[in-house]
Amino acid sequence: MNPRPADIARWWQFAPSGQVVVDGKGYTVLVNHTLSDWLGFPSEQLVNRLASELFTCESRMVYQGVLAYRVADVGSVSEVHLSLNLSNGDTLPVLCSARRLGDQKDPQILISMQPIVRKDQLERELLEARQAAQTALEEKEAVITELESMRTTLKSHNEELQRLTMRLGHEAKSDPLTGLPNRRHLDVALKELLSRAEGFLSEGFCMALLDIDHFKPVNDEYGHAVGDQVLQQLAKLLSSKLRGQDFAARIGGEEFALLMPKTAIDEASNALERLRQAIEVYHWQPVPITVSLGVTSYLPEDTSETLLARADRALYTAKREGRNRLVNG
Ligand SMILES: Nc1nc2c(ncn2[C@@H]2O[C@H](COP(=O)(O)OP(=O)(O)OP(=O)(O)O)[C@@H](O)[C@H]2O)c(=O)[nH]1
Repeated sequence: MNPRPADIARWWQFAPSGQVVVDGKGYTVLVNHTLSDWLGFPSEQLVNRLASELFTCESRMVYQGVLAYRVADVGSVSEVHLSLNLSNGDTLPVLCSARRLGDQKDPQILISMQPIVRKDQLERELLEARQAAQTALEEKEAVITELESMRTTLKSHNEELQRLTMRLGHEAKSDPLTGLPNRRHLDVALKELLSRAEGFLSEGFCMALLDIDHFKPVNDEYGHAVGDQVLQQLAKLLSSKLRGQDFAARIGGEEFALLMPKTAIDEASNALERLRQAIEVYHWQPVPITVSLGVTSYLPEDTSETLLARADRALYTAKREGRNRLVNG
């Protein structure tokens, strides 16, 4: 059954899109109910009016320049974005498609429009989501930068801590005046040598004690600072004259201990005698000094105490016999 024209006209009135027919001079001829409902004006008030006036000022330029122009030129146009002026002062964005009706002499235009509130809203939401993502990204970058700087600070604190630990370790083991190993360090080195001598390796070694002769008068006559310089200079001489494997420590005021690993007593005695002579002929300022030495070699069953006691007795003998000499004990 063919629909009756009256039905078609009614359906057109309530079509799910706003519809308006415009004549060749741009005046409205028909406005459907859907559109008049959106606009908030009765249909009668909307006919015989310039169609462009249905739209906002900004949209009128687009209406003339794009929609009307394209329809006149090519007969149709799709998806032109315009905004309607509503009776309550609001605006309603619409997407318009238009087509020329009738012939060239008496052209009419059918404009069909769909509200795009939802699209605008989605675009707004998309924009907000983009801004939120951008902010989150910036915050994340700020956190990463902050973490980076904390990591750098932590690294430099760690390095400082390592330096301090090393310094403390070194200070705990060395004599502050001469920089030589101190008594505590000597004890550790001596224990190590004893365990090697007692163990599978059976490595013999020698130990000597060295003491400056008549050091008290040096201090008394030239002052403590000069005495200190003599001690420092003697420490340098010991370090430069001894072999790389030997170990020199300052264990008391003007007393030094020497460890000579893997060394027999004759070899040690020769090296220590050369050292004594080097000290004797050194150009000391402001006063010459000499040293006395007592040396001993490791014997099975020796402990740190027995070794030290033997070397000390030999040193005492060297002092008693006139100083500036080496005695084997
Ligand atoms: N300048 C200085 N003097 C020190 C230091 N430690 C100890 N002395 C001095 O070393 C001197 C040791 O004197 P004594 O023990 O009497 O021995 P000596 O005069 O060397 O005599 P002999 O050892 O018997 O040859 C004392 O005057 C101490 O004050 C120090 O670190 N610096």
